Amino acid sequence: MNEGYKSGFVALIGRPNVGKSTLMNHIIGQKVAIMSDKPQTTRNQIRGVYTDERGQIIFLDTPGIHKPKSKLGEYLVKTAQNALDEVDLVLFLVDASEGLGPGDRYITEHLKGIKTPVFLVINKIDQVHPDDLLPLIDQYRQLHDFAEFVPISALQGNNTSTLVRLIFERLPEGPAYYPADQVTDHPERFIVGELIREKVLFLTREEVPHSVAVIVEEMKQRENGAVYVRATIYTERDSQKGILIGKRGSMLKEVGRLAREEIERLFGSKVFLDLWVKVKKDWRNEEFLLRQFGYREED
Ligand SMILES: Nc1nc2c(ncn2[C@@H]2O[C@H](COP(=O)(O)OP(=O)(O)OP(=O)(O)O)[C@@H](O)[C@H]2O)c(=O)[nH]1
Repeated sequence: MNEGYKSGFVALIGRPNVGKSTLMNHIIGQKVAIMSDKPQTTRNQIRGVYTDERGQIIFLDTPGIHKPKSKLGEYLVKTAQNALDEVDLVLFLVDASEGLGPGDRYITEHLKGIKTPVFLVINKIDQVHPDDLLPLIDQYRQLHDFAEFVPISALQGNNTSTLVRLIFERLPEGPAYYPADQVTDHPERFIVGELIREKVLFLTREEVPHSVAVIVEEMKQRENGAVYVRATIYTERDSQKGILIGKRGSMLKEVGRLAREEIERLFGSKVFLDLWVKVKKDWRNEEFLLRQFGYREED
């Protein structure tokens, strides 16, 4: 470990539409904020990984902090709350143009029990008059003992580098959890893998579990400018492999089509996607794969 190198996990919370994805895209500079409409994507909470010479910040999504409508919802909120206690820092993103509403109040109630420092990140400051900012901060101050107040515009990039600096100040010394080349020189591999995984989850619904993993084995640009991507989807069971391939390969074809379209948008060039499905029993127990997938030991 380098002397002074910082690393840690930062949870990103906030009501829908406050600009979480925009902020991620701005900090990391890639389309990394991958959505899944499935609330239980707990294993895959990573929104993005930012690495520079100061260290590594792993941004996590905390789905489920919203008013629960069911028992399952309650459980998810509880899980989300526990998750907040396990990270190094929480960023609570709010929308300056909307002011303090019931949604934000609800979220701050869930911050009460946690010991993790929380930054109040006030986004969309490009939409409000500077004079309105201090009164707004004062309102939020009544609700929680925030560690910092950071006004930003994720869209225009105002003050986002200050935010990153403040985050590093709070992170402990630690190693790079993810290979630096995965997120700096070749961030695309990680993102492309996540895009494919997203399509698998989307199309197979409940039939293929979230434990499915995707490894991008090869990615290169051909002379005509098109990008060739070869990726393997690992499942845990033969039955899941069958579902993923589908009748005469129809499911895999559809996964490939949707993923390819998205990757083409990401790269702005034509993409050839070569998809394979393999069964890797208990891949979660195999250290070699874990390292490839970039998980920490305790996961
Ligand atoms: N004016 C302005 N608009 C912003 C800013 N940040 C985000 N937006 C806009 O707000 C809308 C929502 O942004 P997203 O980044 O998708 O919000 P989100 O929090 O990721 O939304 P969910 O993923 O649905 O929770 C988009 O139209 C953005 O362009 C900002 O700093 N200023």
